[in-house]
Amino acid sequence: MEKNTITVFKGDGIGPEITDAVLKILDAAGAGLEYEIFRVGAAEYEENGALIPEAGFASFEKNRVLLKSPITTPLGTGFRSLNVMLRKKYDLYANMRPARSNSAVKTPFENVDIVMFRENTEDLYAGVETQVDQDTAHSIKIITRKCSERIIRAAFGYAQKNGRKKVTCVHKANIMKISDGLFRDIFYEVSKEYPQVQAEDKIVDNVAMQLVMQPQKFDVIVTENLYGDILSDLTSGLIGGLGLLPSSNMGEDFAMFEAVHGSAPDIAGKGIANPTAFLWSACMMLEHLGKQETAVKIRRAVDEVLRQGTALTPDLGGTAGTKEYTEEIIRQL
Ligand SMILES: NC(=O)C1=CN([C@@H]2O[C@H](COP(=O)(O)OP(=O)(O)OC[C@H]3O[C@@H](n4cnc5c(N)ncnc54)[C@H](O)[C@@H]3O)[C@@H](O)[C@H]2O)C=CC1
Ligand SMILES: O=C(O)CCC(=O)C(=O)O
Ligand SMILES: [Mg+2]
Repeated sequence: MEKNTITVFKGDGIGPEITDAVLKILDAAGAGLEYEIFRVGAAEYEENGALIPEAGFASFEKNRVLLKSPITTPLGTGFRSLNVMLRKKYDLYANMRPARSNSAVKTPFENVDIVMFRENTEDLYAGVETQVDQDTAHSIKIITRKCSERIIRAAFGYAQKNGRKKVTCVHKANIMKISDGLFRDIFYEVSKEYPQVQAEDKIVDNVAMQLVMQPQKFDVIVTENLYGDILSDLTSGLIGGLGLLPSSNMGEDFAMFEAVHGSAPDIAGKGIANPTAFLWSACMMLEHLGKQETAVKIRRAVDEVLRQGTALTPDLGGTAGTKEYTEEIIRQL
């Protein structure tokens, strides 16, 4: 099997724990990967004066594939999100977040299969903010034709390639008539290139309700950065929680794979984090690298462990730790 070298960022909170688990599983599955591993975030800054070491950037620029565990972002003050910075710096414009029910994980919702495409480089998420005076702050929402077209094309392209029937554009064009209006207009323009895929649009608050009433009505969703952020945490709740929702961040030249969840400070260091979302993100990475068979092998092992239900982490109702769960997956491999 071809050897690939990938860059790995270890991150904060549960980041290092789930990274260790995932790399162990990748090795046990014979993924044929070599790793260039970097610690990133506040701890790295305190010790070496950089949030991400220069060598980490250089490694990603060489390898073009980054497996990144969550990084903490300070609230209200401090440095800007490194996650957002990486997406912008490397123009990783297409954030795909697929939420699929697993029959072994019982939730109030069955047969959910929603693939969300979130624009990843602009919108309010760009963080263009001004303190006008002590009691007034402005934040600018940026929506451009270029960035809207490419994410909408990514969503329709995915739908067409994967035999999906419908793409729903999620917006708030009734209120933000100019910015969200532009996104919606471009959606219908681009949709004409994909006549075999149904195109519809819905307003975001209505979508939040419909997602928890009838999630099965949704197929592929394309949306702006902030709505996609919020709604993808929601879709994780439909399938069993953040421990189960992977993602890819794709650009033309670079690809970054991470879980949807954050650094989970409330459970960090307790050894109980669920590594599945990050593992499935690694499976998306394997597919990107042309290692489909290994991805299938790992997914099968995870399915079997979930089905047996004897070594589940607490977020899935079990009492196992990250290590036991990881070992069980390796045993299944
Ligand atoms: N891409 C990234 O690196 C992201 C980073 N963040 C950052 O993470 C930090 C914490 O954010 P929160 O709002 O607490 O969201 P979070 O996603 O870290 O945690 C939300 C809840 O889900 C649980 N959870 C998350 N992942 C889990 C896992 N793998 N296994 C078991 N339980 C899990 C946590 O324990 C917590 O109760 C913040 O600084 C935030 O900015 C948040 C989201 C994404
Ligand atoms: O960068 C962060 O700290 C938060 C990002 C986030 O919530 C996301 O991308 O889903
Ligand atoms: Mg988020």
